[in-house]
Amino acid sequence: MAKTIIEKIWDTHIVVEEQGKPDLLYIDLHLIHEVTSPQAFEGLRMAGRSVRRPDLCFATMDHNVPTINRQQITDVVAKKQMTTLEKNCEEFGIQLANMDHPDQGIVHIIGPELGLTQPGKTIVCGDSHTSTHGAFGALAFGIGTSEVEHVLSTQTLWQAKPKTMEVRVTGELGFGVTAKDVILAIIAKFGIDMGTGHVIEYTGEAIRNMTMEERMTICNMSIEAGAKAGLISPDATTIEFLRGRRYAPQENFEQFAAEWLSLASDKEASYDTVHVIDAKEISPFVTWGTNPAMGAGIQHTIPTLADCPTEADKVALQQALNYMGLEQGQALQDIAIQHVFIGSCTNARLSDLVEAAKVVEGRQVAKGVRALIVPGSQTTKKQAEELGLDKVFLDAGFEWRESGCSMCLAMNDDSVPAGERCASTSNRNFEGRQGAGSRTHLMSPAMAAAAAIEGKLTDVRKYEMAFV
Ligand SMILES: CC(C)[C@H](C(=O)O)[C@@H](O)C(=O)O
Ligand code: SF4
Repeated sequence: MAKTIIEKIWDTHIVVEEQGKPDLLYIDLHLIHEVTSPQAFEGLRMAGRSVRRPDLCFATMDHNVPTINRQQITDVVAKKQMTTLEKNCEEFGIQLANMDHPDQGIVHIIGPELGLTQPGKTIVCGDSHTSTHGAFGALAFGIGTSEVEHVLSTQTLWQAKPKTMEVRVTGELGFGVTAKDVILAIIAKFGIDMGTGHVIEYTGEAIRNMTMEERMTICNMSIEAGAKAGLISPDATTIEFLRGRRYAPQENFEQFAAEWLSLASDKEASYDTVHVIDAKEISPFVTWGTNPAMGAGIQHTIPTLADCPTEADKVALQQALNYMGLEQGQALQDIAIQHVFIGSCTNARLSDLVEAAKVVEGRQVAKGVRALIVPGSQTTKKQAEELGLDKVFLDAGFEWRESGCSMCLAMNDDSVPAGERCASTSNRNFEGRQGAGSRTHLMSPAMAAAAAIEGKLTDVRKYEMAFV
């Protein structure tokens, strides 16, 4: 029977299967960070258990780490989480990229960068954006702390089989339109619960033409579409990205590559749900509200109460506008910003920084705007510096920081003050996400760079030269 990649990976990882009950799945890679692991390790210790496969675990510090003055951690909880992770990894024999390690970075950036993320793997992490790794054709999803403990001690996890969904992006992307715009447009069109109970497979010409970096941006936000996970069938782009990476197979690579390619969904495979979107209808996108579906193409205006089909929609719109300090019907390009954050596991890879730098080069950050570049990993930072990107950003008035989650969720000192507005390349615009009372507008790195230059939301397609 024809199968989707989701079914192929699921079926080959079942350890225990019983009619009407969740399946016990084998887990190939367990990624760990400092925030969601302390109680899990403590649980193991109290039960006198060990870690079953420390060699299939990899840990890093990302959420709490300072991006400037690395050694000065004032927050006691942050400091404790980091020292605890260090102690736990040492005690249980798990490889750790701590704050001073050259491999340190956001967990979802370093997995692919190091070649740990591979097609066909089941990958978990106590973090919702684990879906990022699905870009490689892996079944990757976030788990809770008690599940982290279960995986640590057994290398398996109980899981109910999800439904499958195809999200097909047909045609070619227009000028100035990026992967971030595509995923924001998908969520705006189909809603934040479109994916409930499903694993999404992204297909179609526009997805096939994307680089691995772009595919990661798409899969990263699957969780914002309510899905358990999101993935893309592997192809030649996937294989070439992995070739030569440190933890990718070195010997018999071609054999692995052939196996990986065979995981792609069968042509005749069917999905429980299918959504289609035409790339032509997508323009550079920004969010104006307090969830990732509250967004529109930059040329549009904020909806009005009269546009709302239901009473509940009216209430949600009014609440979002009150929090965001915006008016119904306001033009998106009239919204002034005070902060710019180019970073996060959605958009802090080298290609993201290159795209932003193309817009910024030779220009200046608008007066009164504070603009931060936070590379996703130390490796990305180093590569960017080799290309001279740090200089481009610093000359323009940006701050150039060390890697970490940073202002994506403001668990360190990088935050947006109450009532102020940030153009951000991250994935969540919830109330208080970037600091209490902060207001977030999600967009692509190029769009955030253009916002930094103009001090307001703007259409990056004006910066024509950036895309030649
Ligand atoms: C801290 C962690 C549990 C959280 C997540 O799971 O996503 C964080 O990474 C986020 O993006 O909100
Ligand atoms: S960068 Fe943001 S979304 Fe990604 S793992 Fe860190 S806090 Fe979560």
